[in-house]
Amino acid sequence: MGTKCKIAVLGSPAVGKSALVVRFLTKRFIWEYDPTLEFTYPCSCQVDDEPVAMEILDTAGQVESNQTNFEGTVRWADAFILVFSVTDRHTFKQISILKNQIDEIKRSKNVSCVIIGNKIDLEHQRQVGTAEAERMAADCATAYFETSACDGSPEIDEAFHEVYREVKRRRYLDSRGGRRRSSAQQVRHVLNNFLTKIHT
Ligand SMILES: Nc1nc2c(ncn2[C@@H]2O[C@H](COP(=O)(O)OP(=O)(O)OP(=O)(O)O)[C@@H](O)[C@H]2O)c(=O)[nH]1
Repeated sequence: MGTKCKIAVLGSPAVGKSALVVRFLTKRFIWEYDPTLEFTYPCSCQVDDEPVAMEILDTAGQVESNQTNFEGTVRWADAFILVFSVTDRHTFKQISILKNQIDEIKRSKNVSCVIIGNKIDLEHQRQVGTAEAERMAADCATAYFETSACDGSPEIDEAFHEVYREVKRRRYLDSRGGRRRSSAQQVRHVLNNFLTKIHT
């Protein structure tokens, strides 16, 4: 069965979200999709020899324009893959806006997230350089991957695996935070008992 992890793939229309999800799931490239469709795919995979049960939500491109739907998607997901096309600067600019919206809805700056610059096979149409994208990803404190869903670069698997590792790291830190809180509560409890005994 494996550890569960819900991943939402977000980004502007036509950046290749569906193509990346399909490539990750089937290792194949399919040229055309219905842009209005939104699917959740179950997927069992191994990340660092650990079985993981992923649920991957491939959002329709206009999801951000439907605020209720968008908020529901963000609340649902444990992690996010934010996709832009290196051939379209406008889609790149949307990424930091999207990241801020996610942080606001999750009320956290520690959201598990990776960024993908897709369509690197169209090098002659490139509008966003690697260094510039890496700087933006560093500002968002996320890993950055460049991919071609068309050519099937190994970075596609790596991006899905890395976002799961992020989830795992955050869950570990949260559980340690939880334990710290409970041991602080224990100390308070012992102290209260002690003080009660002194005063009686
Ligand atoms: N050359 C090239 N074309 C790609 C790549 N990825 C996707 N495409 C093409 O780009 C177009 C959009 O791809 P989709 O996967 O439908 O993009 P999307 O982001 O899911 O689009 P929406 O569902 O509208 O949000 C399709 O014609 C794909 O064949 C890529 O890596 N390289």
